[in-house]
Amino acid sequence: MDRSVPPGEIQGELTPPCSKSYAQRALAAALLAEGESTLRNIELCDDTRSAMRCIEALGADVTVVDPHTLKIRGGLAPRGRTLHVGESGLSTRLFTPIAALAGVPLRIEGEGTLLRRPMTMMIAPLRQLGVEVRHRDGFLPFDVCGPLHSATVEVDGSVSSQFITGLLLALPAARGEFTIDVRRAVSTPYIDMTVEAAHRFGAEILHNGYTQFYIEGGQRYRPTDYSIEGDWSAAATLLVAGAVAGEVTLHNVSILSKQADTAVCTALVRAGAELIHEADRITVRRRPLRAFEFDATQCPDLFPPLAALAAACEGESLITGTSRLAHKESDRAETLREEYAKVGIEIDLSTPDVMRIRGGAIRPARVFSHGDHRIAMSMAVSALRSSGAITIEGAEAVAKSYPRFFEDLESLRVN
Ligand SMILES: O=C(O)C1=C[C@@H](OP(=O)(O)O)[C@@H](O)[C@H](O)C1
Ligand SMILES: C=C(OP(=O)(O)O)C(=O)O
Repeated sequence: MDRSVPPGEIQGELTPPCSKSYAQRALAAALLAEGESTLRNIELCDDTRSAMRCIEALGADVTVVDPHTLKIRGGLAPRGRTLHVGESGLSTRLFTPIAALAGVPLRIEGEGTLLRRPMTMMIAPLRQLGVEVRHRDGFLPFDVCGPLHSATVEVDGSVSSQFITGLLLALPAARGEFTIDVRRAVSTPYIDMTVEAAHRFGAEILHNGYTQFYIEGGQRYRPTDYSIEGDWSAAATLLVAGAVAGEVTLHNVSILSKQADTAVCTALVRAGAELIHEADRITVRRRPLRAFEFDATQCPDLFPPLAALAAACEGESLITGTSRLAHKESDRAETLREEYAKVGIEIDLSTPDVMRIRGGAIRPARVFSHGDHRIAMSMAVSALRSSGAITIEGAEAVAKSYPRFFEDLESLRVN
């Protein structure tokens, strides 16, 4: 689907959708908790729908109470032999170890961009835990058959934190004692989110600076009444839109959240935007923007919105951590370079791990999302600053995390 976004000013207030990262963790924990949990402030996107399908396939009963509330009766008792994880990297790496808890053969199947994303990091640790694993050269589909046995496992954390999240949520419900030695943990705030979500459902995880985790098995997840936080990744995009094209106030996002993408506030302040934080709302106002430097290694989902911010700044911004981008929905550093070139913004990737973006005039063009929601949203924000409309091909990709994104952005338009 094409979506044409004209330039213009924005001003207004919005509530971003719930964090899909927390929603997927909460769905998994509610599956593992025997009894009825309530999830509030949930708003479905493709990735949370995938997680919901997975927990139903694994035995949970999900009742939609109203559009923002789910009741979940937990209990692991697989109903079929296949989990469909859609395009969600997190659902894949989260529900594979949980599937292995069940002790029956289960297949994990995905689609679209996910079929090109590496899953190799799961193979050796799962085998060390006694799981039978079959796979297609390290890519989906995966066939697993548990159960999980006591072990000390080594995990390569350098590509993604998501499989660590999967182990951390699965192992408290397994029998035995577990130590996970992690080499080169990345995206560590996402690990904090996992530990926090598990704790809310009554499971405890100990760790020592993300290098060694200790988990006692046989813990009982407790049914919980859990309200899902607003999403800082969506908030980051909307705040950048406000900083480059007017003013935006967001509700239900707390700066005290453990979400990785709260770090967007640092980048906005460095770029010269005005940021006002009051209780659970935050306002950003456009000011003259200057080039900024920022390390996004631990918050890789900020690259696309920060590219839109840098394109609107005077001078050359420098964002480090591009090595984290190769295995997202697209090779995001390369995709940003290719698509921003079409609108007249040069992105230089010649220095390893660094993205240099020279701000300047943005011109109308036809660009492509590469099936990547964050690329589509980044280009839409830059369109606000363009001298004419930018047409985004593959704009439907936003449904992965933020289905109402374009409607929300349009609702802020003042001219
Ligand atoms: O655990 C999570 O919810 C996520 C972790 C991050 O992935 P990596 O750990 O692969 O960087 C992030 O990019 C992704 O959007 C969501
Ligand atoms: C990378 C992302 O998600 P996932 O890895 O869960 O597919 C994302 O939402 O940007």
